[in-house]
Amino acid sequence: MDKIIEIKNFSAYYGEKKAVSNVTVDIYKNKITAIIGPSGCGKSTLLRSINRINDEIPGFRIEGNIYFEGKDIYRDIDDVTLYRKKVGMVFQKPTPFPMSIYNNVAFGPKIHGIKSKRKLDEIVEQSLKQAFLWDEVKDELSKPGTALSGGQQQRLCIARTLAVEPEVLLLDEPTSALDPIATRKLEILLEKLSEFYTIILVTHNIGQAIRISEYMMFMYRGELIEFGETSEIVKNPKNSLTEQYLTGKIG
Ligand SMILES: Nc1ncnc2c1ncn2[C@@H]1O[C@H](COP(=O)(O)OP(=O)(O)OP(=O)(O)O)[C@@H](O)[C@H]1O
Repeated sequence: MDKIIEIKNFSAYYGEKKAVSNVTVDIYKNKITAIIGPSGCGKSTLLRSINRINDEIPGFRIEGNIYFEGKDIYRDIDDVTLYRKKVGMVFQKPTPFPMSIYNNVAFGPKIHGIKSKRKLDEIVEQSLKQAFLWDEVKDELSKPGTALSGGQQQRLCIARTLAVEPEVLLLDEPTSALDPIATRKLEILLEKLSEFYTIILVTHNIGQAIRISEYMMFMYRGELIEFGETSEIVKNPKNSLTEQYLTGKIG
């Protein structure tokens, strides 16, 4: 199995507070890996560290390494914007930019230098199709992104991320603000996208992790307690904390 991201002895701190503690794990290409665990166990911090999005937080620091395609992302990468193009992030609350649906999707490609209207049209259409949103919005591309429903906005954010041709999608509880139907739609979309992209998903929803992830990381108090194939962990958790979390006894 191809590894795309390797996390080695990785710890993350906010000042004195250690939020992630000595995590070592590999992320496999074109698979969905779910990060689960009780509130405050460090899931978001680990995910955000993979995007270097915590860099700006005063007092935030890391130890250890995260490699993307063999390169240490904290030491060997000069252009973080270019790195984030390859490893895109989608947040818990849908965050469309205050502009049209079209411009939300065209924004990234424009920043990265694509000027041709025909090329941009093509990227917008393809990205919206990939995000299962095209049919719903194709006749109103000039409408503000914020006028869409929550589920549509989240798919717009995914289209926006796909428009810059990433390899990895990081999603932080992307369905927690959605109703069950919009949630299911997004889960099906993520399964489809995992044919082409590597997906890392933080979720509070154990059912969701079981439904769509092939690999699972269970974190507890900053530590990675268990990692493996989701079906194996669910059937036969090796650590009693994992078992207790999966059966609702902790968390
Ligand atoms: N910006 C910050 N400054 C200081 N401490 C923080 C910050 N963000 C998170 N923490 C702390 O780091 C620890 C891990 O938080 P993190 O958000 O990574 O956990 P989580 O598992 O994603 O939680 P949740 O499921 O509630 O979102 C927590 O103790 C939290 O209070």
